[in-house]
Amino acid sequence: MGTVSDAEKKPAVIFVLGGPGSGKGTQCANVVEHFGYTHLSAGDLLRAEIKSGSENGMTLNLRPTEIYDEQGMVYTKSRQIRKLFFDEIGTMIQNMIKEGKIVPSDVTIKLLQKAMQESGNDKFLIDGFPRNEENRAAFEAVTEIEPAFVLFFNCPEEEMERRILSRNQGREDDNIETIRKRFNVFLESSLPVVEYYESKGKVRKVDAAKSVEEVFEAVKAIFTPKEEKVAV
Ligand SMILES: Nc1ncnc2c1ncn2[C@@H]1O[C@H](COP(=O)(O)OP(=O)(O)O)[C@@H](O)[C@H]1O
Ligand SMILES: Nc1ccn([C@@H]2O[C@H](COP(=O)(O)OP(=O)(O)O)[C@@H](O)[C@H]2O)c(=O)n1
Ligand SMILES: [Mg+2]
Repeated sequence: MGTVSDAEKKPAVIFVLGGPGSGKGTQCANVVEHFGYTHLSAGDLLRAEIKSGSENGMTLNLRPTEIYDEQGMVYTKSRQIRKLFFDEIGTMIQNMIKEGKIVPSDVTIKLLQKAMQESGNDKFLIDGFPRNEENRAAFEAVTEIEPAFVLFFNCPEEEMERRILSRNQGREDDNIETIRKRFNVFLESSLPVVEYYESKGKVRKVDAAKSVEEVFEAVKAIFTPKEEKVAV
């Protein structure tokens, strides 16, 4: 009695935040290789959802009873999705990404939960999420998971812009017009989330303007358990 079974144990979650182009995805790949985490990029999951939506209808299961009741999209002031047809969700995600806007957390959290369940792992790097207060509060309310810490990549805007413009991944939002919008969203909506976790002492900040190798040295130090750092 009173013990928590493995099935009930909450997974370990690290939020990986930083401006667009700060190197979140690059460093997450390194952490996966060295520390056995599963990397979940909210942006990648949303982009995959756009693709699957256009191929076989929507794979998300958003409140099906409401979806079949009425037609079209209805947003409340809090921007939660109330009613949306399956194939409209992909289009909505696509439009929002093109504008650099944050997709309502209903969608993103469902994608994250599904990916967590399917991974079979119990430790996750959640990259690019939470990107605003709505993301943060909804994730906490829905999953009851508190991040172990927040890994924050601090990088000057000019450097992030240079990196995005030479990223060459064919992303529709990697153009100068959308980049400017994303920077604004980052400053106005995402940095306050970092400040929230800073006030709880949970932010591990890394200078992300250095080379990939140098940044990973700093990241490694954060992930290496303290006892292993002591010379023997
Ligand atoms: N430390 C670094 N120095 C130079 N270029 C980098 C560095 N880290 C990542 N990059 C490159 O910058 C671009 C953006 O990196 P990415 O990991 O996709 O960032 P994010 O996920 O934060 O947008 C990629 O082309 C990547 O190869
Ligand atoms: N939590 C999130 C993460 C990304 N996104 C959307 O996906 C876009 C790309 O996110 P990303 O994390 O792949 O971008 P980068 O920071 O890696 O450049 C964002 O600009 C948002 O439009 C979102 O709506 N909500
Ligand atoms: Mg990324």
